[in-house]
Amino acid sequence: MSQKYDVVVIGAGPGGYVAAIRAAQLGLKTACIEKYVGKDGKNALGGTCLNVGCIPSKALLDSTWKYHEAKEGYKVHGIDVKGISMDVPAMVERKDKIVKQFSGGVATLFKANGVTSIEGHGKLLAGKKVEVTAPDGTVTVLDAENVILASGSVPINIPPAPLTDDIIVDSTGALDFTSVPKKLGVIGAGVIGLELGSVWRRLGAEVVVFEALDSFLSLADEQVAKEALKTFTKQGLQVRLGARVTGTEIKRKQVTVSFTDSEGEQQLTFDKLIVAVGRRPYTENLLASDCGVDLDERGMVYVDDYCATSVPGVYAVGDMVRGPMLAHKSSEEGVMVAERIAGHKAAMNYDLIPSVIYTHPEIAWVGKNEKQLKAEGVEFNVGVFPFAASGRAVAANDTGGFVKMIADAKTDRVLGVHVIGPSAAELVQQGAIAMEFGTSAEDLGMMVFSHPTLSEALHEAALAVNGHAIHVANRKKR
Ligand SMILES: NC(=O)c1ccc[n+]([C@@H]2O[C@H](COP(=O)([O-])OP(=O)(O)OC[C@H]3O[C@@H](n4cnc5c(N)ncnc54)[C@H](O)[C@@H]3O)[C@@H](O)[C@H]2O)c1
Repeated sequence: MSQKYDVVVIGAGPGGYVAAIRAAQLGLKTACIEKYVGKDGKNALGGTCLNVGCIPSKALLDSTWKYHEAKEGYKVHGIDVKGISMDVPAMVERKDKIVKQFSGGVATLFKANGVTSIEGHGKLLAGKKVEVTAPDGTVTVLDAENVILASGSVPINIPPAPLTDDIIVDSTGALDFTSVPKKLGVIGAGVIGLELGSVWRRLGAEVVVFEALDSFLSLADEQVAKEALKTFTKQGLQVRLGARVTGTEIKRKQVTVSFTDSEGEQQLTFDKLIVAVGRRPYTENLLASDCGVDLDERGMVYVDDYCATSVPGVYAVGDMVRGPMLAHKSSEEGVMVAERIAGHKAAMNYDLIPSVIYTHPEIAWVGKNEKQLKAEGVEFNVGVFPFAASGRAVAANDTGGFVKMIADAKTDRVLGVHVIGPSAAELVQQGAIAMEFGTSAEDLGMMVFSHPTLSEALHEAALAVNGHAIHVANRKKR
């Protein structure tokens, strides 16, 4: 039996489910296929982000930050907390409840918007047909005017550290430890390694993070990365740069990691090891050999600026295509594609996708950093405002880090906002909104910001760009 749809979406992550909802809102007959089975054994919508990524990791980051604050941060406020302890299974159960709530929320949104939710594995066939294999093995073929591929990504496995049931795990396994490992190793000082390393460090684990590169957070602004490394080290995260993991051996419920760094070959032993060395597009059994969709040299689905693949009427969004692997990038691509299918001229501004690392302090940025601008030969001015000079941050006893704004030296147009510190993600979003409208640092400097707020740090950084900061000494013009 064949069913006909205007749009069939494969994958119900932040790219796919958002695309499906928008397509249905635009009056298109839409189906979304998802095969993921949650911890309760039932089909779960929301993809990696909702089920084993953004949302559960933030639940654990928030729980462990509260614990850490109660243990270390309350005294200064005069709050005396005794006998504090962490119930790890209760923390994990709370995380699971949140995941279930949000995954169920997507199902509700599908119903409300008239999206047909189909459980099973989707595969693109030639001629814009989509084969669906249901969990019981039944095969159906859907006819589609348009197909949106949104099957996401999976963690990369590396030969020196093959995953095991409970000792060497990936980012998914690291969300479900039932107790705090005494010694935790993490391979990869990227976003996942730092976020999950922080979770377990706050609960008392001794954490060593192995990073193959000699530089730390190479995608971030250098000044931010330097401050971050200093802060994380103070928090007890032992980040070993230039350390390449070459092997692992499991003995008596522990794993010994062999690695090479500037001091030669070394070994360290851990109770758990998290492998967080990146993700790769998930395209297994997704594309029939004659479907016509091309992959690029990195195994990503090849798309143009509008997420159109090499087959007219077939699109791909999110982690499986070029660009940063970020949920918000996927969602906006999903909206753009749905709009374009409906005949609108939607486009995406790939220059203003914010990045966030949800450690404490948070790290976030949007636009270009100093290194990128120097490489492009662009002359710029920089304004920096430290949270130590912010009344609101001092009141909250959260003064680490700074806001840094970079503006074009000739036009004063803001080219980048880089923040390490409290609410960095929210502050950077303010920068992104302003940049989207082509703001100058002077424009931002002339705006009225509420006092006392953390946002004033953004205001002062904007003023500092042109040497007009009030609450910090201004840099001399270069
Ligand atoms: N907050 C967020 O937005 C968020 C959170 C989690 C994940 N993500 C996204 O998910 C994707 C995957 O995250 P990730 O942290 O796994 O990848 P990543 O690419 O951010 O970092 C992986 C790190 O592992 C290092 N590495 C690779 N092989 C190694 C080896 N053998 N030994 C030591 N180090 C090694 C790399 O040099 C790199 O620094 C990223 O694109 C990330 O942006 C985003």
